[in-house]
Amino acid sequence: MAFLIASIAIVAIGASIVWSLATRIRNWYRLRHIPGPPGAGWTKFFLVRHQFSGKLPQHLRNVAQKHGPIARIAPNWVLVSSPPEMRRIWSIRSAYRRSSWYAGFRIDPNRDSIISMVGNKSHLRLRSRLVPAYQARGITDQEEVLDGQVGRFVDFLGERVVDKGGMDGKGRGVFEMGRGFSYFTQDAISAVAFGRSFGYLEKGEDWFGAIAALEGMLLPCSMMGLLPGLLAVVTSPLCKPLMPKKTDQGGVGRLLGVIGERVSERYGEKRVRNMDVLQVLVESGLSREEVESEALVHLLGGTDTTATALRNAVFFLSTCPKAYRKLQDEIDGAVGRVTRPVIADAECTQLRFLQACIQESIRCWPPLSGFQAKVSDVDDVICGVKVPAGTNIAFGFFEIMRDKGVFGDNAEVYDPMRWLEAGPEQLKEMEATQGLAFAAGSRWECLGRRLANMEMGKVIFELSLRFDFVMLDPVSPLKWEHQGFTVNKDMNVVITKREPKEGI
Ligand code: HEM
Repeated sequence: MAFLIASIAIVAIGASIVWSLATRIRNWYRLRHIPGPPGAGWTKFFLVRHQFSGKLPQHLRNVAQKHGPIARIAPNWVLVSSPPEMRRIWSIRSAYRRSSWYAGFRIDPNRDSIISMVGNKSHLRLRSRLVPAYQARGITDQEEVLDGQVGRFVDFLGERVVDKGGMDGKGRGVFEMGRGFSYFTQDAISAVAFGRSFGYLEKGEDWFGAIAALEGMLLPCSMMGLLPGLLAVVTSPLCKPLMPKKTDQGGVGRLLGVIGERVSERYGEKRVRNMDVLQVLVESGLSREEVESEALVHLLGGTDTTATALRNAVFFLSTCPKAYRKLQDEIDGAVGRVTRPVIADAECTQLRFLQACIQESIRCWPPLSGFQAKVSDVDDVICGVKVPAGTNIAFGFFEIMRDKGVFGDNAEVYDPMRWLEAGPEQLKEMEATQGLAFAAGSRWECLGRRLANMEMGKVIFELSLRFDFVMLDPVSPLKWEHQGFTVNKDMNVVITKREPKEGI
């Protein structure tokens, strides 16, 4: 009997080794004509190692520069860094859909949300339910709510400026702006979405511990997207007791608890009825569980993305005195004509240089720039190379956003002027390519783009009007870590009040 069991075990192990080898050889063979880093045809080691390091964009740029616009980065993965090809693959009529990489973003293991839904039809069905909430249909005072948070942020930074004559020796005047922008974006989204802000700016701290905890989850999520085996383990009943729960005292648990409470208020006999995003979701026909999931997506999708865009806008401006002066001139020139105490969105969109600064910093560093992998069920030809059905197509964000053919010979440089100087044809190309940072023109286009632009315009205007920002440590101005989203840390900034110009 023992002999029989041992024989079966040996045959089973042998068969699985043969099967695994055969699969590897088959996967290598399918894409053998596409060049890439050594070993990438056989294992995911290259991807996993660099994802783990948090510095993946640098490594993917190296790959694109060495191997060209299509490169193999793992057995079933290619990186595409050609703007026209990526626009075609992402276009609304393309046959591509999201790949299983998106499963890593299943916030609730029991159900998909808009950011993890893979099938094109099911995604479209859910998306059409969510559009009214993101377009703020029926919400009249969304901009007013946002203005309240912008005003609070200005006051918050006003308390942290360095007095004339230098720092006071107690650290006053130096502020970690990375955190500051997280507090602002979390407060802004919670106010707009749930009718009440979380109050981070008021307390001056991450008092849920949720921001740090959510940032800590980015690495496991991005790893699960790459390693389906890990995803299966984490989402198995075995790991269920380890998943954050609403009753937990840790950061994510408390955040889930607060969202759960806010959603509960909208149901039952004594229901609260606010005119906010949550209410539109509640009335959209989604189940209560779906409302809870989508409320969380709204919060997550809308905070570190916009915070990173804002951090980078301030950072890039601080590196480019010409742009900094030009922006402040435009802003100073607008005072007297624009709404006070917070500029109106419609007025912001008229300030061309302000808009150019925002576009340029998002181009130079797209805040959400993971693989965003797509697959097709039919073979395709990309950059003249045959790519078999089922191959993961990863987005070469950082190379595409620096494409000289689209953005000009100085594409490596932060230069907002390019958006004002380009001719109509080039501008069209630039906007279509840079728009991919929001998945513009695709079926997955960012639902929060309108709100994000509103936040960025208002914040950059109001901050640049009142303050000057200087990086405390020019040698190491900030730290960044990239796990699909970029998180900037240790962005220590010296904030000074600007001398008011005559007539302002
Ligand atoms: C600068 C800020 C932002 C950037 C760069 C950005 C970027 C993106 C990108 C690239 C996608 C496509 C993801 C994919 O399918 O692979 C996306 C989707 C999405 N974004 Fe944003 N986003 C920003 C702000 C926001 C805000 C403020 C919200 C919420 C209020 C938001 C909500 C969403 C949602 C719900 C989706 C999923 C859309 C769908 O699958 O149909 N985003 N965003």
